[in-house]
Amino acid sequence: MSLYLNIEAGEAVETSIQATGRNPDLAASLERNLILTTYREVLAAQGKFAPHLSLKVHNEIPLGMGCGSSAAALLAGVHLANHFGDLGWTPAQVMTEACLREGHPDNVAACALGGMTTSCQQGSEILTATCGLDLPWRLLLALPGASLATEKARALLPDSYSRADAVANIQRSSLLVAAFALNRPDLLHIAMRDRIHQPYRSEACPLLPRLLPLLAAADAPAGIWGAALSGAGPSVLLILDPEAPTGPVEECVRQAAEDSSLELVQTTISVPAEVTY
Ligand SMILES: Nc1ncnc2c1ncn2[C@@H]1O[C@H](COP(=O)(O)OP(=O)(O)OP(=O)(O)O)[C@@H](O)[C@H]1O
Ligand SMILES: N[C@@H](CCO)C(=O)O
Repeated sequence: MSLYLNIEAGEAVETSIQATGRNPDLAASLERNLILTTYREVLAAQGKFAPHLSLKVHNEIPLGMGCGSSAAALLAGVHLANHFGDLGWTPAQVMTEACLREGHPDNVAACALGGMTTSCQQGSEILTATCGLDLPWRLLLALPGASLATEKARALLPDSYSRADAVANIQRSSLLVAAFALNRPDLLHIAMRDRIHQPYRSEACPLLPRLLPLLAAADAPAGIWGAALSGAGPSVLLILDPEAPTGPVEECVRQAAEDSSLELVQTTISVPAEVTY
């Protein structure tokens, strides 16, 4: 998604953070801030000195909503270490370090590469491919009032699945990649059906059972191509036809959500973020 964590950094006499955008309180603790702890930990592991930094941070990524905010913060911390510690790592090495720290590549790869990114981890190697760059599809993110920690969302999943569920999801996830790679939004309503995580996470993500039925509702406004949990939830991501008017869709989502603290964020499929040293 085209929601970014923007950081300007320079060496300084004292460490400081000036934060704007979402959750500026993240700047309150210089000891526990994930960007800074990552920066320091990476350099310590390499036996390097970590200069004090002055950071200007502008965050557009909702926290604890399944939008990958921690991946962006980890990637930023590793980039800072790479630059200010003169590590000489390639962008791929920076991304791999951030993926290993996050424990999976799902969000770090998307954040580092942009577009619709597929990724997997094989031992300590991260394999990625990006497709669906430059698709003009519109995204609408429905954010509930309460956040959900990824660990909790993961604990809701069963240990094993039936063969039928596994087969159905493998087919649909392959179809999903084809939909993005070939610009085939007509495939999305089938490709985004899930039997592996959404049924189990619904209880902790109340927007999902309210918004998924819009896909099949006869009276829903035109232009809703697909809907799914964003990451591990609790927010829901809708993929919309850019030609259809957004007003009626937003109104219908608000009514279906029955959540007075609902926030709707319009966005698009991202292009790679710029990192300049
Ligand atoms: N810009 C930031 N600066 C400092 N710390 C951050 C920043 N963004 C995220 N974090 C840290 O990451 C935590 C959120 O991580 P968590 O994995 O729970 O949610 P998420 O990454 O937003 O969602 P998901 O991984 O499901 O997409 C925050 O509580 C905070 O500690
Ligand atoms: N894809 C991961 C979430 C990534 O934060 C999951 O569903 O658990």
